[in-house]
Amino acid sequence: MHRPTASSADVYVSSSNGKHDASRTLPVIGKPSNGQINPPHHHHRQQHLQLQHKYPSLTPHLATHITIRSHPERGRGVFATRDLSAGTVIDISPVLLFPANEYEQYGQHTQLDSYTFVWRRSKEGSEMALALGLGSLFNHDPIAPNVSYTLDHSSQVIRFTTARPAQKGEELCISYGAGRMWWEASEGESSRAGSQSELDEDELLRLGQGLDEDWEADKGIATMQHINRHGLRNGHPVKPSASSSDHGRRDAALSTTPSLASTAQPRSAVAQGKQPERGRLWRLTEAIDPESAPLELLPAWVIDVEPRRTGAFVSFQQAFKKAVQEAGVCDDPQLIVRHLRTYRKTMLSPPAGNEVSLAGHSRPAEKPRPILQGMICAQQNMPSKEMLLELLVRLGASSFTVNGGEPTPYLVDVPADPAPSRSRLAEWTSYWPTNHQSRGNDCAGLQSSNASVPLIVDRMKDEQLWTPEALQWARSHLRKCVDLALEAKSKGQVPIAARVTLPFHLPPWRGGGVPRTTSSGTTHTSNSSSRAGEDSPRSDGATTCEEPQALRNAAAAAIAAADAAAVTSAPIEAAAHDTRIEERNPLKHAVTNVIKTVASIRSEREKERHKLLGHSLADTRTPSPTVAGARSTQEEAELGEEHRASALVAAAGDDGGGGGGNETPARSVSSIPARGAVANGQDYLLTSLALFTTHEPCLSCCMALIHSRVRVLYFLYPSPGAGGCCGAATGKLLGGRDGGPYAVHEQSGLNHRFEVWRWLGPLDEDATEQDSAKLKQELSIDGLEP
Ligand SMILES: C[S@@+](CC[C@H](N)C(=O)[O-])C[C@H]1O[C@@H](n2cnc3c(N)ncnc32)[C@H](O)[C@@H]1O
Repeated sequence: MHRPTASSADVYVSSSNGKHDASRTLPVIGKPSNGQINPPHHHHRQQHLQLQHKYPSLTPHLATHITIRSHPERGRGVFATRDLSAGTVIDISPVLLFPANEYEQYGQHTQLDSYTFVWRRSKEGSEMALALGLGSLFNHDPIAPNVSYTLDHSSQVIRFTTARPAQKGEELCISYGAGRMWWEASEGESSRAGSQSELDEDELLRLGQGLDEDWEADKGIATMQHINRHGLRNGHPVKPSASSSDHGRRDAALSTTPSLASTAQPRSAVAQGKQPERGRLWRLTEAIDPESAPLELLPAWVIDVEPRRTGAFVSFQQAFKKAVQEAGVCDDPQLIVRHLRTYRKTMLSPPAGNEVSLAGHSRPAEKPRPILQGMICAQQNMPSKEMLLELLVRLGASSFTVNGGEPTPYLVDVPADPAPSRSRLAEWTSYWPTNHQSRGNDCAGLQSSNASVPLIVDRMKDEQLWTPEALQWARSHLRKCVDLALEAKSKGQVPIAARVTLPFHLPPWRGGGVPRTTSSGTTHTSNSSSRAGEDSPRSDGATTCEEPQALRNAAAAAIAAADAAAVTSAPIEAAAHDTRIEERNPLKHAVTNVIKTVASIRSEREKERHKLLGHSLADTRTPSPTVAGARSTQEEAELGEEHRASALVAAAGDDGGGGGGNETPARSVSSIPARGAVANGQDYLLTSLALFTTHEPCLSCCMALIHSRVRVLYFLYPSPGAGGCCGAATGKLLGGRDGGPYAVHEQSGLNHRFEVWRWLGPLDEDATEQDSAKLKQELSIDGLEP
């Protein structure tokens, strides 16, 4: 267990041995507005000056029961000089407040960064604070801190009291929050995550419940559960609750642009202080990453409940639900707080006063008293406090209020969603005891077409996916698109281009040799081609998904079969640019043009193959369904190939070259009679292929991509107002806010989904910002549908 111990802490040691330099390197958590990452700051490479000095052994300015000592690992800390009982006031620290922008501009680049935290969040922005007194000297204990603290906003102090008895010599620690801390190296993460997951849920809940907060809105006293640095809890952004207005919680999604650089950086790179790749790809998806998903808060009404009258409170909840339904306020007031436990046990500190024990002037401190808070409902389900009070009185709240007194509901910030993973439960529970999402849907990437299940991505895996080779591959395809778009521009065309190729990241059963069961029941190991540099990053995600199993199996089987079919055929490479001006046809976009080019290539290949085999295409256009059931697997495969031929001919149009016909290729293909392999999606034009394009495709191109069953799309520039992949209208897609309004690739109800990745940063490795701006200007399609 990673816990400071009394014995190790009793030694006075200077920490200037250099050993700690690496672990104290501060993370580069820049919030630049230009989308660039801040360069590493000078001080990040320096050892903390403060930590190089042993603290003087005499601390006459302190109360007699505490002292300050230096610890080899943690630097200075606060220690007990005698046994202390629970509730002993250790310090009441005044705070120095300053605005968030001052922190962002200056503070975070200095050694004060390790001492700064968010004091208060409001609609106007965060206020930051630096604790004076002993407040900045408490070290962090991630498991069982023996000191809890309360922020008193009205008197601008933090009150530190022992949360349980502490022994003489014991270090007095607080909790800064769960998860990896900024001074911890990434290897530490796994070991600590491991130790945390050994705790059972009850223990985690106890940690969340017992050690921290009380909250008394009416007195203006709020508790800071754990010190947060610059709005990050455990390195994850915390979304402040929406204002007390009843709507818009979801609308207050992360502002991803231009702050994409700060919110969307892969956590590992940022936390390690590493300069992330200047150019990289970001998956556009609504799916959440359990490890970096922001903790979103919402205000909820709670009330103090007499501990022996919890039964009466439950009865009240039922009556309350009925009453609000009848009043037409909402259908189910408990619905959006369903992931929260009904009660929270917490300690209510005595009002701020002058009871701190100073040397020689000690007097007994008033002890915090335990209270039980009951969850009533989210504020958005009961915006009116008057109405709530009226209902509480009418429904006999005095049967459960403390000592049968007047009901006094108040607001607290609670997690808006369940904890995304067990490892982050303590973080959520520090606000209110919360359930966590089952890990059943833990997929890397999009594997489910079931829209009701929140999909999960692993951004860390995404980051690992993009090895330098993979990035180089993507960069080179995008560069070719750019060159073609510039060529189009020089010919007076709209500067948009697209390319189709095989994806770099083949699914695991193609490159990784994962055993799979064939339709005939035999198990084999795929030995088809794998690419240099491929690391099969999705192997575990693709196989750990548990729900809904039948759907996943069916989808995985279809994709596997489709991929296998595609990989056995020669790789397809095609490119096209926009021709709407030249052809005087507003639908001749680069994406539709390149789909048509693929149709043409496939058609030619099939014709050639059939010529060699001596087959007549005409004979295979409408195979008899009656004999299908009796065919062997090999015959089925043959038929599938024949069917593919008919599809491709239809797709390419009757001119044989794919250039004619009014029907779009994609429509032609999908209109082929669905049976056998065709019904499984094997024979669509872009099955298993990747498409690169300079610009986020428009809605109609996205639909064509769905029809074509494209596997993955990469684009360079968003298309504000017109694109089909950024989902800007809902703001739910992290990283897509400045693009088009729709997210067609994740649209529920459609029979195909595809991955979409957006290139961030400059395209060329050595490009300056001016180069990038110039290129963007060159390829500007402002006012045009992409
Ligand atoms: C608020 S200061 C605490 C006082 C600090 N030890 C000092 O001497 O100034 C936070 C810093 O203390 C160190 N620290 C706190 N808790 C620690 C722990 N459990 N392990 C290692 N270092 C810790 C880290 O360097 C961190 O940046």
